[in-house]
Amino acid sequence: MDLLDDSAIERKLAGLPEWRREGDEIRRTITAPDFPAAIRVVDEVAVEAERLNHHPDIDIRWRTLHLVLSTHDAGGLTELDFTLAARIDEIAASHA
Ligand SMILES: C[C@H](O)[C@H](O)[C@H]1CNC2=NC(N)=NC(=O)C2=N1
Repeated sequence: MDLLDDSAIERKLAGLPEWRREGDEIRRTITAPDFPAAIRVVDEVAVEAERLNHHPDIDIRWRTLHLVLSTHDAGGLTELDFTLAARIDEIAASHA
């Protein structure tokens, strides 16, 4: 996977307003209606992560999830991070 340059990253982030960049990572927070719903979000994200062979760091705090994406293998942000970010947004929206 090729690393994206700053202008490509900015362009992609413009289409993903829930995500913000921090250096070599992008992050978003999801607040689900309750704890079981938050776990269902994690479960669906896990299925997608396996499908893409790309795995977010996930911090679970009651019904709030903090997700971080980066392509460690490539040492920064790649297309894969933004593909998974868009899927995570769809999953989050379906549990809102
Ligand atoms: C060997 C395996 O393909 C790699 O370790 C994959 C697995 N999932 C991954 N997930 C993420 N987020 N970054 C990676 O670099 C990565 N690498």
